[in-house]
Amino acid sequence: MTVQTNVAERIMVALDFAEAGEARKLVESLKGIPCYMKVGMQLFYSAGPQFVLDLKEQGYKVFLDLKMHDIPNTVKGGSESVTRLGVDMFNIHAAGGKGMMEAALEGVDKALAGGGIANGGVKPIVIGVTQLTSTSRTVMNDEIGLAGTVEDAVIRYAKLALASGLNGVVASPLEVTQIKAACGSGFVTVTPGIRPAGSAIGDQSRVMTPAEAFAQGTDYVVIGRPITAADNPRTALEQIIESIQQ
Ligand SMILES: O=C(O)c1cc(=O)[nH]c(=O)n1[C@@H]1O[C@H](COP(=O)(O)O)[C@@H](O)[C@H]1O
Repeated sequence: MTVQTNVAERIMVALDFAEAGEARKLVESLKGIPCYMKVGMQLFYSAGPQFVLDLKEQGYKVFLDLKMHDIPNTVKGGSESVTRLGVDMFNIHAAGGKGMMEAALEGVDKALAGGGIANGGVKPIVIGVTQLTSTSRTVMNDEIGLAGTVEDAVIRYAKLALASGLNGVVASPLEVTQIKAACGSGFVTVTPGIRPAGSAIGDQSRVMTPAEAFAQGTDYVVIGRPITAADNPRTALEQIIESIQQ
């Protein structure tokens, strides 16, 4: 099939694997499709920075999803380290507050000023995690102890991320319209919780199909198991791209 580059580049494949070998096999099976690769904590904690450097070497854009959440000084240091790896995007929890988010950006600037960035000094897109897409209103209200609707909490976090100087947020596609209205169309939305029609929802709670998510105006969709756990991941990704193009 002909893959429209602009669609593929906005699909982030979540490489949630236990070790580098399995992840490499998946990357190999998708060769030639210019999708974004997302490395999360499972793979990063086992395969380490080298896996990220290898993906960059192969020409992929990389979203390093480590969801940092710590005291400002520690997040500043973490952000400096991941920026040095040359990642194109990384994320931190908006719940860490304005001081923590601002410190992350200071870490980025420090790394860029210091030079020696693995992919030539590209400034990474820094994204705030709002409410995880696995979080339902009941969990948010009764377990986490935040009152109100999930949408309200997401918008509050998005506004705080914007005020802190971040480039965008991770949220469910159900909240994209409101985020863009509150923070502007240029404020980047990255949306996991994507399930092609008929696929298992698993531990996600707030979901949409890939085509529906793009119809909301999202910038990027994050898709893991519907691709990585498919019998044929390449066919699964191609079908997703086709469903969006239609
Ligand atoms: O930051 C993320 O990428 C993220 C945030 C969020 O709220 N929900 C969420 O599912 N994710 C990630 O998106 C991916 C979704 O994977 P699947 O549920 O397998 O499609 C996983 O790697 C999650 O860690």
